[in-house]
Amino acid sequence: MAQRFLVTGGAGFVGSHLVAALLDRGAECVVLDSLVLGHRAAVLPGARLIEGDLSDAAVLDAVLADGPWDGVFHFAARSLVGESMRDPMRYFIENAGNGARLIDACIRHGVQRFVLSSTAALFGRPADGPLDESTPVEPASAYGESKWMIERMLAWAGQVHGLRSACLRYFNAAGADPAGRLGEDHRPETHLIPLVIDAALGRRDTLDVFGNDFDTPDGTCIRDYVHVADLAEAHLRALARLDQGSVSYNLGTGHGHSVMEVIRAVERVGGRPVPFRVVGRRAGDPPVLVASSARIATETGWQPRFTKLDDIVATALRWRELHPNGYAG
Ligand SMILES: NC(=O)c1ccc[n+]([C@@H]2O[C@H](COP(=O)([O-])OP(=O)(O)OC[C@H]3O[C@@H](n4cnc5c(N)ncnc54)[C@H](O)[C@@H]3O)[C@@H](O)[C@H]2O)c1
Ligand SMILES: O=c1ccn([C@@H]2O[C@H](COP(=O)(O)OP(=O)(O)O[C@H]3O[C@H](CO)[C@@H](O)[C@H](O)[C@H]3O)[C@@H](O)[C@H]2O)c(=O)[nH]1
Repeated sequence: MAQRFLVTGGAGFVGSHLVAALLDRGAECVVLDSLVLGHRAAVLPGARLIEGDLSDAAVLDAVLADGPWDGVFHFAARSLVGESMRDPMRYFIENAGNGARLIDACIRHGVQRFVLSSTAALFGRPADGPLDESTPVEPASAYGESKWMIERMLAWAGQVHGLRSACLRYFNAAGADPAGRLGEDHRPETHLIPLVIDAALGRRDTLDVFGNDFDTPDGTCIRDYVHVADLAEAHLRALARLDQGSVSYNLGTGHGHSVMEVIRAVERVGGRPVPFRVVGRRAGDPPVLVASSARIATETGWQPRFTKLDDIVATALRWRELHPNGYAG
C-alpha cells in the first residue's frame, strides 16, 4: 500500500516542493493549508487539499482522525523576522500555539513520525563560520524563538509519548522545482533571490541592498542558499532516519554567497543587468549565516545536488519568466 502523509502548509513555497517529491515517489499526500499565505495552484493535482486553519481544533481533529498516517510534515507558519519583531505575540500564538495543538492532535491520533520546518533563525547572531548542531541556540527574533519553542515541545512529546521528530533547520530556501511545476510566490515577497529576479525582469524599479558596511569581503550579508528540491530530499531522508530515533539537522550547502554575488549571478544567468541601490541595514540581519550539514550527510547520506548559486538561480529564473505573476497566472 502507498505511504500516506499529512503536510501542513503544503500550499506554500517549501511545502509544495515536498509534496511534489512525495507524489513523485508514489506516496499519498493530504495538504492542510488555510491558504492565508499559500496558493491552491501550488498543490499538485495528485494531492488532496483541505482548506483549514491549524487554530481550528475541530478541523485538526477531523483531519488527524482520518489516519493512519506514515508521518506528518509541519510547514505551516509565519516566517518573517521583521514582522515577528513588530508583533511577537502573533508568532507565539500562531507558530508556537498552533504547533502545540498539532503535536497534541498527533499524539492523540497515534502519529509516530513528525518532521518540523525549523530555521537558521534559532542561531541569532553567531560568530562567522559554518554553524553545526552544537552551535548555541540563541534566537535574535520572536520568529526564531517560536520555532525553538516547537522544537522543545517535540523533545517533550518524544520523552513522554514516544513521538519521534526531525527538526530541520533550513538556511535560505531558494530555487524552484527543476521540472518547472512549482516556484516561489510569497506575498509580499521579501526574499532576496525572487526580488533580484524581478528587478532583472523589469518588474521592480530597483533592488534595495540592505547595507554594504558589514564585516564581509564585499560588505554585504552572506547567506547559504539551499535549493528547495534538496530540502525536499532531506525531509525524506530525515523521515527514514526516525526509525533510529529523533534528530535535529542544519540544512544548507555549506557555501555562503553575498547579496552582491546573488545580484551578479542573476545578471550572468539572466543576461540582463540588475538595477540596485544600497540602503541602510535591515534590523536584525546577522552578517554571515552558513550551515554545516555534516551531521545529516553522515547519518543519512544527504548531499545537496544544487551546489552552484548559478544553478539555483537558473531554476528560480526559469519559473518566474514563465509565471511573471506567480501562481496568479
Ligand atoms: N523560506 C525559507 O527560506 C525558510 C527558511 C527557514 C525555515 N523556513 C520555514 O519553512 C516553512 C515554510 O516556509 P515557506 O517559505 O514555504 O513559507 P510559505 O509562507 O510559502 O508557506 C507557509 C504555508 O503555511 C500556510 N499557513 C500559515 N499559517 C497557517 C495556519 N495557521 N493554518 C494552516 N495553514 C497555514 C500558508 O498558507 C502557506 O501555504 C515555514 O515554517 C518557515 O518558517 C522557511
Ligand atoms: O530586498 C532585499 C531582501 C534581502 N536582502 C538581504 O538578502 C539576504 C537574505 O534575505 P532574505 O531573503 O530576506 O532571507 P533571510 O532574512 O536570511 O531569512 C530567510 O532565511 C532564514 C534562515 O536563514 C529563515 O529563517 C527565514 O524564514 C527566511 O526568510 C539578507 O542579508 C538581507 O539583508 C537585501 O539586501 N535586499
